[in-house]
Order: sequence, then structure tokens, then C-alpha cells
Amino acid sequence: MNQQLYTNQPSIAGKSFILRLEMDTDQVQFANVAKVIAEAGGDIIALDMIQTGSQMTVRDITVTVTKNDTIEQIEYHLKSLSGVRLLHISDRTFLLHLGGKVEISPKIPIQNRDDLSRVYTPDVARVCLAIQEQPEKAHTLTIKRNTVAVISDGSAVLGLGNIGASAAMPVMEGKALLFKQFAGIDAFPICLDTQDTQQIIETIKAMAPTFGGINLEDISSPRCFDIEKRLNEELDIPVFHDDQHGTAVVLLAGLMNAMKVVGKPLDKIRVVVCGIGAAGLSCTKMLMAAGVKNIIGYDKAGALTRDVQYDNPHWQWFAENTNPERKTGTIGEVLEGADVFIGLSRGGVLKREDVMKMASQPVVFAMANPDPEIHPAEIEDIAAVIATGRSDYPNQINNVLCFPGIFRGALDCRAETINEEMKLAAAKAIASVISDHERNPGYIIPSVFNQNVVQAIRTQVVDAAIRTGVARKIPSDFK
Ligand SMILES: NC(=O)C1=CN([C@@H]2O[C@H](COP(=O)(O)OP(=O)(O)OC[C@H]3O[C@@H](n4cnc5c(N)ncnc54)[C@H](O)[C@@H]3O)[C@@H](O)[C@H]2O)C=CC1
Ligand SMILES: CC(=O)C(=O)O
Ligand SMILES: [Mg+2]
Repeated sequence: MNQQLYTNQPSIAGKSFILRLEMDTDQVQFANVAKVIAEAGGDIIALDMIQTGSQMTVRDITVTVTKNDTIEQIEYHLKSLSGVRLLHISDRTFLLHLGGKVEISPKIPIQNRDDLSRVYTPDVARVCLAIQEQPEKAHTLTIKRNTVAVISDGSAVLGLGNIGASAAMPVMEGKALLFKQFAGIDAFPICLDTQDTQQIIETIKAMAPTFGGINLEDISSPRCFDIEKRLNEELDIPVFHDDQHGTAVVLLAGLMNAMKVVGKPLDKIRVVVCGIGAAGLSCTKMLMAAGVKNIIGYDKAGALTRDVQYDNPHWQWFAENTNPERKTGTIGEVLEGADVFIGLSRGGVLKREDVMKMASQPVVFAMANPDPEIHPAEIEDIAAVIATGRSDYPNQINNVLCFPGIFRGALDCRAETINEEMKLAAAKAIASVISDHERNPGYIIPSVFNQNVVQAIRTQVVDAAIRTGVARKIPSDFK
């Protein structure tokens, strides 16, 4: 059991603030300020002197808090302390987002007219014409070689729902940053101000010549299925809906390792998937392809069963191909005797008493972001393995473990698509990063900072692409 992994909960781990304070040193000492902050539940992690005078000092105090109202408490108590003036409070997360998280920087310095003539007119024209004559040269002579578009319409952003294009940008910028940091891939965050399927398809097709791949992100189901299918049919570059396939790849990797921890074979387990949207459907298909036989889907309409007709054709497919025992009822009822819970729905939908009904050694993957279906602290004494999608807990099952490596592989072999074999290869690669002696309930999936992850995925993905005939180039290390 995961004893003591999730102490101090419920938490908003990682939330930290910088308090700028002016202090009259005749009236108050720093110790008084520190006491107020500590008593309100704040943890001082850094201190910077900004200005100092004979009677007055200005300091920046960086404080982390673990409860939602702590910062208001600190503010209230500091304001009532004589000799202290609270100049401002900055949320460090917002500070990090000022002006966005990515930028474009030139690769070539332009120092004189000769340089200018080469990178721009007149010489650039020769390069343009070379591409006109042989379009595949765009892959070598433009940013297409190493550039992916991260595209959303803002309709299903994390578990926040339809928050619109502008509000989706911080997530897309974050994904772009991760592409670059983990796989050296240049990624453009693009949010489209339309949720019309046809318009999204046309817009992406129109911008495709710039990119070596398209990473669709946070587009709600069932629209996302048509959009991805059409684009994959009509474009000759990989189109990959990250919430479907990235998530499925990482989930399978985590589940393979979790089942080794609890000693249950994949083909014998009963799995309940809660939230049959983009991620839930794709994860289920991947689990079925990996040999899981007994899966029950649960959404707002209850357990999906073949005894009901659904308007949503994807739910209809799901109902016809899963739930062999035709289970119905509440989430607690369908979880009775289940080995694994997979949450891809919304925060807080699972209760401790539901988990208590599961089979021995229950495995709970509560993957909704930012708030999981159940907080790990609530079940750490009864669940054998717990995973979430968040960066601040152990066992992070998040598509960030997949998309940098899978696109690195796809771009390096100029794959025309990312097929099932490549996804399965990626899942196995991720799982294999953890050795038999390392694997334990708190370590079923490697950290995103594990430098072996991207390399392991890339190698296996290129190999699978070559094997299945979708690679248009053999990377030099494969020759
Ligand atoms: N950890 C990870 O890597 C990833 C996590 N997610 C998370 O999974 C969730 C779903 O994402 P998408 O599939 O992209 O969204 P989606 O909008 O396509 O699907 C969400 C599904 O959850 C269902 N749902 C909502 N409330 C429910 C409830 N109370 N009980 C049962 N079902 C409910 C909806 O009806 C819908 O079918 C989000 O919270 C998202 O953050 C998604 C992708 C990756
Ligand atoms: C991780 C991710 O892509 C999501 O929660 O939507
Ligand atoms: Mg997403």
C-alpha cells in the first residue's frame, strides 16, 4: 500500500506566492512576520532583500501554501501587524506565464548584406524554386523537418471543459514547451476560434505545409474522432490526437507495470473506465489490443451496455464490444469486484466507499486533470497502486511521457502517419524503462525527467515505422 506518499492533503501542492513587504524596523522584526506566516500555514522557502534603509526594509518573501485559503489568512494577519505594509502578492505560476511560455528565436545571425541576401531575397528564391520542383525538399530545407503544430479549439481543455480558444492557450504553450525541452522539437501552440468540425479540418489542412506533424489537443469528443480521421486520410504527415493516443500509450505502459506489481495478468483483470470521451475510448481500444478482455465503460449515462441504444455512435460501438457481463448501476456497483479503475472524466467522481468494493489489491488510475477522480490521500491505505495525471504526485500517467518521444521518432523517419504498431511500441518502450528490481507501487511509470524515456520511445517507434512501411526516410543510426 502507498502509506505516507500523500501526506498534507488535500493539497494544492506547488502553489507559491511572493509577498513584497515593507517593514518599519523600529516597529516590527522579521521574526514577527515569519511567525504570522507560519501560524497561518505558510512555508517560507526564500527571502530576498529588495531595499534597505535606516528604518525601513523591503523584502520579497516566497511562501508555499498547501491549503486554498492560506494565502488569504496570511494577507489578513500581515495587514493587521503594525509596522508592516504588504506592497503586493504575486502568484509565481502567473509570473511564469507573463508574456507566454515560448518564443521563436533565429538559428542564423544576420550580420551583413551578404547574409541578408542568402536568408532572404534574392537568394532565398532559389530555395523556394527547388522546393517547388521537388516538394519533399520542404522536409529538409524548411522548419517542417522539426516542427509540429499543437492545435486546439478549446472545447475540452484538461477536465475544465469548453473554455474556448484563448483560455486554452496556456495548455498549448505548455505542450509546445515540453516538445522542445524533452525532444528538441519546435512546436507552435495554435488555438482556433471555431468549433465547427468542417472549418477546423479545412483550417488545419490549409496550414499543414508548414508542419512535419499535427498534434491535436483538447478537442471534445465525438468531434475529435472525425477531425483526426479526416486529417489523417487527407494529409501526408502524422496527425495525432494526443488526448486519445498519447494518453492510451502511457496508460498501457503504466497498467502493464501495475499488473506486474499486483501479480495479475492483463487478460484476467476486470477494468472500469470512467469517462468514455476522447481519452476513455482510445484507452479502451488500446487495452483491448493489448489483451484486456473485461472492460466496462461508465459515463454520465451510467454503465454502457448492449441492452441500450446510444445516439453517440462511439458509445454504441463501446457498448457492443465491452461489458461482457452486461453490468449496470452506479459507479460503485459496477466497481464491485473490479481490479482496475481508470478515470478519464472529471475531478471528484469516485468515492472511497466505491474503491472499497473493488477486488483485492485495487489499482486506481485517477487521471482527470487538474483534479483527479479521487484524491490519492483518501485511498492510500486501501489501494495497491495509485496513479494520477498530475506532476506533483508519484506515478504520473500523463501523455507528456509519450508525445515528445513518439513525434521525435515519427519526424526522424519522416513517417507519413503514426500507426497502431508505433503506439504499441511506444507503450512497451515506456514500460521497459523501469527495470524489474526498480518497479514498486510508487514507481510504475518513469518520470518525465528520466532521460531514457524519449530515446527509448524514439528507437522503438522508428523501428515500428520502418517495419510497417510508413517511414519515408531511414535515420542514419538505423542504416
Ligand atoms: N492524464 C492524462 O494524460 C490525460 C488526462 N485526461 C483527462 O481526462 C478527462 C477527459 O478528457 P477527454 O477525454 O479529452 O475529454 P472528453 O470531453 O472527450 O471526455 C470526457 C468524458 O467524461 C464524461 N464525464 C463527465 N463527467 C462525468 C461523470 N461525472 N461521470 C462519468 N463520466 C463523466 C463526459 O460525458 C465525457 O464523455 C479530463 O479530465 C482530462 O484532463 C485527458 C487526456 C490525457
Ligand atoms: C494531459 C492532457 O492532455 C489533458 O489532461 O487533457
Ligand atoms: Mg489534453
